[in-house]
Amino acid sequence: MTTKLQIEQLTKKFNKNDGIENINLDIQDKELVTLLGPSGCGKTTILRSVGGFHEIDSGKIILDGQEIQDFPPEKRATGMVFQGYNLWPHMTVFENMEYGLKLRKIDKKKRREKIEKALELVRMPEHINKFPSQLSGGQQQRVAIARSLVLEPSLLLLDEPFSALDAKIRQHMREELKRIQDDANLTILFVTHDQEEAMFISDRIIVMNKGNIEQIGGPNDIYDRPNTRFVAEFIGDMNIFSEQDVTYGVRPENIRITKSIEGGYVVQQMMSLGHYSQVILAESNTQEEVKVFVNRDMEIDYVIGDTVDITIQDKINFTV
Ligand SMILES: Nc1ncnc2c1ncn2[C@@H]1O[C@H](COP(=O)(O)OP(=O)(O)OP(=O)(O)O)[C@@H](O)[C@H]1O
Repeated sequence: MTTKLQIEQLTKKFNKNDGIENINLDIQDKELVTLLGPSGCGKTTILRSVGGFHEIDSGKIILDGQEIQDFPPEKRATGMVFQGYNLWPHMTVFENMEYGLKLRKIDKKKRREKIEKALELVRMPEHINKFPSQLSGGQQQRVAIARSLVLEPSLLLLDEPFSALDAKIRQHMREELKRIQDDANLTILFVTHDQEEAMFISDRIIVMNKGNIEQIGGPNDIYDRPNTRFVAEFIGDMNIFSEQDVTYGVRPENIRITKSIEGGYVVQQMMSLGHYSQVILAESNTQEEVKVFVNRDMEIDYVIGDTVDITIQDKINFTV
């Protein structure tokens, strides 16, 4: 594997000390890496620093072996797609895509060839002469991606590209992005605050909190072995237990329940979630809530108010 992007000790502070500090990360060729974290944790700041839209305070950004931190955006081999699609409304799809190619002095015949190829890739060739207002949100986002791809960036930067789309189309676009990435051999740095989206599309996830990296790993690593309590609670559902000064986490699918008259927990709520059911229990003394996932056919065995015992099958210990 070759390293596509390396970030070393990147710091960018805004007033009041907001921003990012000493960020180190790398992205391998053809990898899709996601920056994931709550609003304000610094994801966009990293992305914009890589794209050249922020002057950084210190650190190195190395793309394809070359330090680019002092280059203006147009001199970097990066393509950026923003949250709003930012298509020019008075230009057709073709004209939107042609603009950057003209700036690069690509001749007319080649421009058309490249535009048609990029539109094929996003499955939009028949919309070439339409204006953005004649396209759906999902279609506009495909054009925005194609507009970026037509310039053949070495690294594609995507900042919450699907957040404005409704749930169904968003899911479809995630699948499409994986296909486009595969077909075009793209390396992608993707920003999202949606943990499900990150789990679905990423080769690796970088979990961020308050301007720092909490953990880097594959989706399953992060889910099964979160290093910190923050990561454990941010990714998926997690119950937190404390016993004699030790705090640990347990996923709802790793708790079994059995009916027991003397049981320490009371069934508070049951909800069917498709192929499984969610049961909310309350600890009899403390009233602390515990979330459990059970097979849907087990749900009929329980009614609200039943007392149960729990068996914990897999604990997650945190370092912090
Ligand atoms: N241009 C700016 N001027 C001042 N402060 C900024 C600027 N851009 C970002 N910040 C601050 O830096 C911090 C990190 O912002 P950033 O946009 O990187 O977060 P984010 O993780 O991308 O959040 P979101 O998911 O809401 O987009 C925030 O506290 C934000 O208010």
